[in-house]
Amino acid sequence: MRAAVLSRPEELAVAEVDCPRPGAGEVLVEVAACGVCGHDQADYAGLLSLPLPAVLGHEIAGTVVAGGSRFAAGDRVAAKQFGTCGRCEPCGTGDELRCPHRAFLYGGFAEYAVLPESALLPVPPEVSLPEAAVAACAVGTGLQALRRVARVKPGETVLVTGAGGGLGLHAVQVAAALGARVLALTGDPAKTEQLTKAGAAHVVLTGDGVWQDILDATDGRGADVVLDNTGHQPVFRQAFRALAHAGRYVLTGQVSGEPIRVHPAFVFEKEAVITGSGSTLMTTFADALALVAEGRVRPVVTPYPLEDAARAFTDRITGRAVLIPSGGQP
Ligand SMILES: NC(=O)c1ccc[n+]([C@@H]2O[C@H](COP(=O)([O-])OP(=O)(O)OC[C@H]3O[C@@H](n4cnc5c(N)ncnc54)[C@H](O)[C@@H]3O)[C@@H](O)[C@H]2O)c1
Ligand SMILES: [Zn+2]
Ligand SMILES: [Zn+2]
Repeated sequence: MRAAVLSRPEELAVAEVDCPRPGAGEVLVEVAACGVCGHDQADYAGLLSLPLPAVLGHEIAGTVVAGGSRFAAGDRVAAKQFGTCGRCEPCGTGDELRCPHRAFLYGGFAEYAVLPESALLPVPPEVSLPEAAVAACAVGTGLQALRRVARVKPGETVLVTGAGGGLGLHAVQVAAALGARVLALTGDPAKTEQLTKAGAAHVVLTGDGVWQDILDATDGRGADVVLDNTGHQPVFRQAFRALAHAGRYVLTGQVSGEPIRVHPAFVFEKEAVITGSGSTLMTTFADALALVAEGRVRPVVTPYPLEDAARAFTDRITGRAVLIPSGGQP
């Protein structure tokens, strides 16, 4: 089969490789679409010490070809970012982020992928496979961060950073669907229209006066919740300053791979909660797919054939790039 193989950091090319074979609890899926995530970009840049060569890609949707006890050949399925054992206490109580056997998915940048059934959900007929591919990670990460971790209430103000990216643009839609008033922070003025269409009441452009712009847009109160998809110091400094008293600051991103710093006095004087949210529970994934099926979240995906995988990493698109291994349009 054909796969986009990362042989060295920033060296990605299509090659013929052996088609993987499913083991117990796994299925072989013909990949229809695979999202190119910020996590893949960190691997692409060599920031996460992934052993190479490797086939990246965990935002996978496609059609089951073989194997499996829960899914049959021909089923349309989408995956969340990791498989689990299904037998431990956390798995049994729907808190499978704590499963000790949790294993992150790879292999989506290929014509076929072996996927654990524990990571899969059936795709509703009204959802296309490229949309389903991004439901768990690009949509679900924001849903889980805002609903489970930040516990956003209708009417609260949510500031989304990295708002034009794959996580950000979908988090803007999710926050709006949860009834929040959404402020979107982006470095690119060209993304303003799409962010407004996604539900942002106010688009704030990156710069020195960001915190003041946010205070101005919130009658001086600041944002009740910041969803920081960048985890990048200059963004953090501005967005944290614009956090409301006793606000919740949720970190989901790490675009530069560098630590962030904060003066403790700023945290305690503000009574701020700084927290994080990683990955997606199956229950969140199901709700994210339902939001897409109901048209309350509309995935913004740009298709690339497998041959153009490297370009999907370097183009600065709004929303999510998805690789289409068959080369066709979704
Ligand atoms: N918490 C999780 O479960 C989870 C899930 C997926 C991705 N991530 C992480 O979240 C981050 C964003 O992922 P994504 O898929 O949205 O990536 P993306 O590339 O689609 O979007 C990143 C956004 O951040 C902006 N950005 C990049 N570098 C920046 C910088 N130095 N300063 C300000 N803005 C910058 C980009 O312009 C873009 O809008 C990545 O670090 C990724 O590893 C976390
Ligand atoms: Zn992802
Ligand atoms: Zn488990």
